[in-house]
Amino acid sequence: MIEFNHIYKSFHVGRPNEVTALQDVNLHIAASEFLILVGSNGSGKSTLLNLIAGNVFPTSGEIKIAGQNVNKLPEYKRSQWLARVFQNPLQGTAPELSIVENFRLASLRTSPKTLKIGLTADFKKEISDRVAMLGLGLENKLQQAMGSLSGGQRQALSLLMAVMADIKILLLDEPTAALDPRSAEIVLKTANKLIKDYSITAIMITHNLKDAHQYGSRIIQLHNGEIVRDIEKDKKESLSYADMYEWFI
Ligand SMILES: Nc1ncnc2c1ncn2[C@@H]1O[C@H](COP(=O)(O)OP(=O)(O)OP(=O)(O)O)[C@@H](O)[C@H]1O
Repeated sequence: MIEFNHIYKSFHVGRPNEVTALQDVNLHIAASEFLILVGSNGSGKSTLLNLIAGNVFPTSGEIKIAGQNVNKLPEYKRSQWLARVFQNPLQGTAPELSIVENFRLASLRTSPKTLKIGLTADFKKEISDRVAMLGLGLENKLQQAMGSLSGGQRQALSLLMAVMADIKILLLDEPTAALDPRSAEIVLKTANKLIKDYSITAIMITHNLKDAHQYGSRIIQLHNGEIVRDIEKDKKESLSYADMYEWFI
């Protein structure tokens, strides 16, 4: 689904402050894989996600998505099949609009420009049914402003909006870093369920090793811009939390 072939990414090339964020990264991520990305600060995790999202381009090497070379494909074109959920629950939703209006905006984002999606009874019913499946009781608050919800509730809805827009790739950039433990758990359980139910290829950056241990089908550790560990499903299942902690010592 996603292929990195000999990817290098440097910033400020040729200047005294040149920095190499990724070097010779080779990575194949299969469709429906849920990849967890760990690594110390500055190891290149966000750069890897940014390269997939298309808001930075590789210095050299080739990135393919679904077999197509996307080296130069701009971010707005990728947003038809890719969504990203950020640390800050305020990012990516319109706080002054209601929950249902936010879902309408999200549907418009990936629909053909000519298609008008109104707030019809059918649309509201569909949103209500899907929101009910989150199990957070938010289906009774669809007219409430997004900004009045808790960070965890908003992140869970952001995830649902992303997957309902028929995306193929979901990028989770420390989605629970700003949340309390209970809300973080709700959001990750929601993400896990949606990724499975909608067969999405997902990549999540986390600094939380418990979450890295509990979620995902594969785990990769970056260090100084290189992949230093790549642990597939079977081995990941037998990995202990203590083993992972050792990686950072
Ligand atoms: N837009 C940019 N301009 C210049 N340097 C950058 C840019 N983006 C990233 N870098 C540099 O590339 C390196 C890798 O950064 P990156 O943000 O990918 O690391 P990270 O693993 O996500 O770190 P963190 O865990 O702190 O978020 C760092 O040295 C960083 O300063």
